[in-house]
Amino acid sequence: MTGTPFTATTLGSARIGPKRQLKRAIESYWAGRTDQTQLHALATDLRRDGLQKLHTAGLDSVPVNTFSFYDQMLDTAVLLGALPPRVAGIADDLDRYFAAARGTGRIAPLEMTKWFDTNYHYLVPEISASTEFSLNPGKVLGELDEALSLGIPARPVIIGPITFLLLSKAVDDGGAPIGRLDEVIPLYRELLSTLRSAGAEWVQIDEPALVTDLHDDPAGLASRVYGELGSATDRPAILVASYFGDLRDALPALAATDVEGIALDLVRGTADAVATVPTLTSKLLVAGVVNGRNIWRNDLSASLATLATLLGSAASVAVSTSCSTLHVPYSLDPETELDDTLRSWLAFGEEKVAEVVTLATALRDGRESVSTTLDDCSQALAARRSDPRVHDDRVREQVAEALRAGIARGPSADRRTAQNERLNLPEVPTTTIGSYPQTSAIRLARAALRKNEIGVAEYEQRMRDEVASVIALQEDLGLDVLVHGEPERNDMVQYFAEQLDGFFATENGWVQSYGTRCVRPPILYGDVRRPHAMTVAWIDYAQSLTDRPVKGMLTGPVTILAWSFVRDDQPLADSANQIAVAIRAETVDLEAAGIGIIQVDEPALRELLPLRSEDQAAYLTWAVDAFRLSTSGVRDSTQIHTHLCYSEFGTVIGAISDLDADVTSIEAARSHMEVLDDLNAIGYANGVGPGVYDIHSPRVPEVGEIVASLKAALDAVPAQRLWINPDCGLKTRSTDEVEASLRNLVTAAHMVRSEL
Ligand SMILES: CN1c2c(nc(N)[nH]c2=O)NC[C@@H]1CNc1ccc(C(=O)N[C@@H](CCC(=O)N[C@@H](CCC(=O)N[C@@H](CCC(=O)O)C(=O)O)C(=O)O)C(=O)O)cc1
Ligand SMILES: N[C@@H](CCS)C(=O)O
Ligand SMILES: [Zn+2]
Repeated sequence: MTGTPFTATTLGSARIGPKRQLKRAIESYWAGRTDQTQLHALATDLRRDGLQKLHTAGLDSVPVNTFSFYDQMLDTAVLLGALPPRVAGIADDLDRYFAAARGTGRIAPLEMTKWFDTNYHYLVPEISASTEFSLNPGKVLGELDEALSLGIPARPVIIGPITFLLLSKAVDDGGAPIGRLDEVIPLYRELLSTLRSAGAEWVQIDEPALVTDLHDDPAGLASRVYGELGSATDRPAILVASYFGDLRDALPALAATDVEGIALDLVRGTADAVATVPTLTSKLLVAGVVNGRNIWRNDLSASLATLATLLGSAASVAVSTSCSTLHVPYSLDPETELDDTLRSWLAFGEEKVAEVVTLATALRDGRESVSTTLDDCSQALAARRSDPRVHDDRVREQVAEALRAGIARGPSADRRTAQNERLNLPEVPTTTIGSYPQTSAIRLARAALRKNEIGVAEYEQRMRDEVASVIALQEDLGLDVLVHGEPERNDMVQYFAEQLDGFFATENGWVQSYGTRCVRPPILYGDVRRPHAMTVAWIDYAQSLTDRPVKGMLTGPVTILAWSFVRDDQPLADSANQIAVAIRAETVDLEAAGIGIIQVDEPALRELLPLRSEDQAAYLTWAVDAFRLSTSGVRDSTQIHTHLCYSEFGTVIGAISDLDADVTSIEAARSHMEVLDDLNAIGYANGVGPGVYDIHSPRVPEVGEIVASLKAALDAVPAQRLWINPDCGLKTRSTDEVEASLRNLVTAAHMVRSEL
């Protein structure tokens, strides 16, 4: 079980397919257009192509079991026999898996939340007192076998017991899942032995939870788990992979066990501690010097300098990406609209693997062996530093001027009075979060525009027709505050980035966000300017169709930043302020157009929260200030809404209050309104719209359940402050589901209102 050291690898890779083939195949299967044989055939082809690319590129250890039909945490729940009992009655393995992921008409799905501080979302396994763990290694064994039969030096990747249990949630008084380590460690031992018998020389066990404060003694957990797993004799060599930060005390703890390798994220973390841990001299150190989270070209000379500091401190050093390349697009090749200069600053998944191989070659054969690549890289990085598109003094002046004007609005009580007079809304008003179904007609129209099959005028007319039909639907349903439905937006971040100077929007830079859903994060490369209004014409048109108020709909600066590939040459706070000034100008233009309510979405406020608690306060200060900078340019009588979703809000609850929005709509359906008690506890006194049903499931909520949610909400919040809305936008749902769900929502609102 010593394991021959390898030299070049990546911790994982994307799986949705370079052209999102897996997305389309899974969605076809869900729609009943194809069967499992066709789905499995496509998946097998994709996996084979991916493995062969990594191997041919020069990696001498290739991760496997990184494929997933939905999510790697759900896969681990299957591996450990920890699917919730409510799906147990579904006989077919794949359908049971998808039922846990998405729910069915009868069955609620697992909760979904952010994977650490990324825009990837995992399904949260549920662990109860009655969970009986059992090993189901079919998937990992199948993928290992597939790779070995292709002659690929395969390294199975599994999520480790610490991370799996810390990210799971207790249900039915099950107690903290991490208390179940003694039950799962034997299964991991059994798995290791099985993998060894199946031909694995190395296995990678991912433990990103060790770089966080999710537990107060990660080092203790690391010693216990890897002491036990390391002591097994019948096993492959173990690589414990950390990523997204520094291991701190967990590094010496792991190094003191018998595991053969440790992977370190040397982009988010540093190499400083390595030399201070003598037991590392017997280990393979997998040095994550190539950033798996961002798209900038690696500074190869700097990486070589870092690698050089490690050489004497470990038995051997392998070069790697800092984490899986799941978080970046596949390849720069399909980006035909990129100019050569900008292209020369970038590296996507394939280019990052090439960087790893270059660095490993330099370590093995000396710098001279790759000197042309190193020179080319230095020139590109120098060009980026001095490019006039990156720095714009006018932008810096605008930010300074806006900050001088101050970021506070008038007292909230005064604002409430002015807004009540202006808007004259009923008690517990009903609204939605912004988007209505992005139908295939909408997407196909946009695709046709891209291919020049229709002109801008025709496209805009089709989108106006869509706005008109969404307004008519909302009037028919009897909603109080309407939205235009966002048909013209390909994505709530990309849409803005496409119109702002300083961003580049990719054509094909897809990254999985959850399940089959993908996003194309724009690239923020320079100072940000708003050359023209971005939303006013659409909102103005929607408002012209109705007497009810239409909410202006913007994405906030923190979320635009969080869902973009950001600059690494200035603090995030500076970029946030530049975006905030652009959004502020848009709010002012919307107000001038007569719009009385403007929503500035910040669903990613929690996402950027640093993983270590000591760094969190500084982040929350600049994030809250950026939001306030973006929303404080309007009069007191203009009502500012914000919306948050996709996270546990506990640690940011104070910051949510500090945003000082007049109304906050917040995901609450799946957490049973607990968030309202949390808001009360910190004295939040503005309007709040706890989501009364979960939009992630195709399930239509019944009137009775919405009434029950509303009554629970009214126990926590007085009617004067309560709003009624779904828990997120409706873009992923079908028109039928939306109409039925909202009809029930409005009926429930009327029932509750009549009892006030
Ligand atoms: C709110 N969420 C978002 C996050 N991050 C973002 N950047 N944006 C978000 O909205 N993070 C947290 C959550 C994650 N949730 C979602 C929800 C839904 C999606 C989603 O639906 N993604 C779409 C792609 C959206 C898009 O860019 N659409 C484009 C291109 C559409 C397309 O594929 N066109 C086809 C042709 C038409 C067709 O066949 O239908 C083509 O080009 O081939 C557009 O509308 O123009 C998805 O399909 O995955 C993501 C995150
Ligand atoms: N306004 C957006 C927010 C999603 S988080 C929408 O409704 O889709
Ligand atoms: Zn949302």
